Amino acid sequence: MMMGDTFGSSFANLFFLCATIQQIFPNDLKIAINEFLISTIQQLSFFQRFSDRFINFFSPYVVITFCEYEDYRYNHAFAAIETYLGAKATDKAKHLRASQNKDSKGLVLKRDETRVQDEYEGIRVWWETETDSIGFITLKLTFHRRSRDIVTNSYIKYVVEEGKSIEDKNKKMKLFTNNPSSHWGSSKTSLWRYIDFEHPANFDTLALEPKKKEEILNDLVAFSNGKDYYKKIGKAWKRGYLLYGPPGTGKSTMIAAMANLLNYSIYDLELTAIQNNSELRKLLTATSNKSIIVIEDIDCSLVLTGNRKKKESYWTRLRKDGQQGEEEEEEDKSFVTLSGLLNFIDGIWSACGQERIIVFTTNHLAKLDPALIRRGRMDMNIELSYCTFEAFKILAKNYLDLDSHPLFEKIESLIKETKIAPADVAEKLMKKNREIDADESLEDLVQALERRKMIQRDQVDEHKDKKSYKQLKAFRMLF
Ligand SMILES: Nc1ncnc2c1ncn2[C@@H]1O[C@H](COP(=O)(O)OP(=O)(O)OP(=O)(O)O)[C@@H](O)[C@H]1O
Ligand SMILES: [Mg+2]
Repeated sequence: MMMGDTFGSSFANLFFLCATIQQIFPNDLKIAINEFLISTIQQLSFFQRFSDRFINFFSPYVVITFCEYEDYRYNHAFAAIETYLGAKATDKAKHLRASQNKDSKGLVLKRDETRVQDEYEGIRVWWETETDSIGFITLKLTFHRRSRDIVTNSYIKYVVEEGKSIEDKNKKMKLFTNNPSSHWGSSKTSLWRYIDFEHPANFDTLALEPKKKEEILNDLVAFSNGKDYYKKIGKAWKRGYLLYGPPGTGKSTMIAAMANLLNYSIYDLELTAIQNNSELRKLLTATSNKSIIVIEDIDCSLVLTGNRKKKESYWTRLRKDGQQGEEEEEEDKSFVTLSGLLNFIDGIWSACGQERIIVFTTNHLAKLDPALIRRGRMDMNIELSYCTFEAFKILAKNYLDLDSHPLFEKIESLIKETKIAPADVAEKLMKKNREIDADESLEDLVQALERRKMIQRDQVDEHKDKKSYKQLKAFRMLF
């Protein structure tokens, strides 16, 4: 490489000399000198080619180049390698460049140096950045020829994958929702529209039995690290979760926590805005990897369940908050069928994209067709139920910063006997004005629990009365 540089500069000097000669010498002399110089250039270029081959033949080093553009197309491996090298060098580099583009979460630091040395499985490699006269960048990887197998078989793959995973971590998450299919025709409207997803929910603040929480967390982490495993067992890299339970028990909050944990974008699929199964497939093929596809209130969305009344989803409300003034067209019927949805999950689903999670939520598990929730489709059925004392303690810590309090004992016994959703508990614990202290919030909660306990006891009594009246009637009819 050094030889190349030296000859490059001597050529430039010779050409410069030719140009100067053109201006200062008489014609005959000009021709003679030029001929001499041209033959020198030819000899030098022959010598350079020969010497390059000679050096390459004897040099123990191999060079692989990665161009920014290959056949006029952007080379995505190049971007991943750049990111990897950037991250690699920023630890030690003294000169860094900081930038932020619209898709990255925060500032991205990149090295401002052209050479980086790297080590991998005991071998050493060198990366060099070269920029040509029109600004295209080439990355050159140099290594000893005895490391050829490691570099070509695993090092390059490792660098590209590491780079991509760093890119994914830096990427802003997005919340997508499907545009009504009647709008798809116009060139400006794409199938999905999105806003940046910035939800603070996480598994630490989620009020849930610690054991259950750990089980879900482990499952998600194993899934996201399971690329090789899924490949080995010959299964598409996807996972289905069914979240069921009464309103306000944290189903939507859990989806947000999942997205934040894995850094996945969310696709909130509104089945009522599409006409048929083929539109469903189109939507699926337009989703990206590393995403969570959510169908909320699945029992209200499918034609087979009979109830097609649209319930505005949590995500629609969230998106509306972030995108005011956007027109929303609601269609009150859907012709997506159960078999279409099953194909969406199993058929074409398996063949397009990977690392995807599908989540269904429902308030009424019993209303769902068993085919939809059988094992293999929905890999995990998660019940989110009324608030337990364990869950309350997490909420008390989140909202009031309390680990214990004299009222905790009373709350524990009341919570055992009462059905209250975590959303209602959270509402009581939330300080509406800064003056209200923790004691007042907890008192408020105790009163709410006592009221609820009484109402629920009355409802049980009424139910029992009705039951015994029916039994009495049946008894009278018999005799
Ligand atoms: N398990 C929980 N942990 C922490 N906060 C919760 C939990 N459940 C509910 N909340 C609080 O209550 C609010 C409403 O909860 P969320 O929207 O997740 O309920 P949901 O189960 O999706 O209800 P729905 O069935 O009506 O859609 C959340 O914004 C959150 O603040
Ligand atoms: Mg919800």
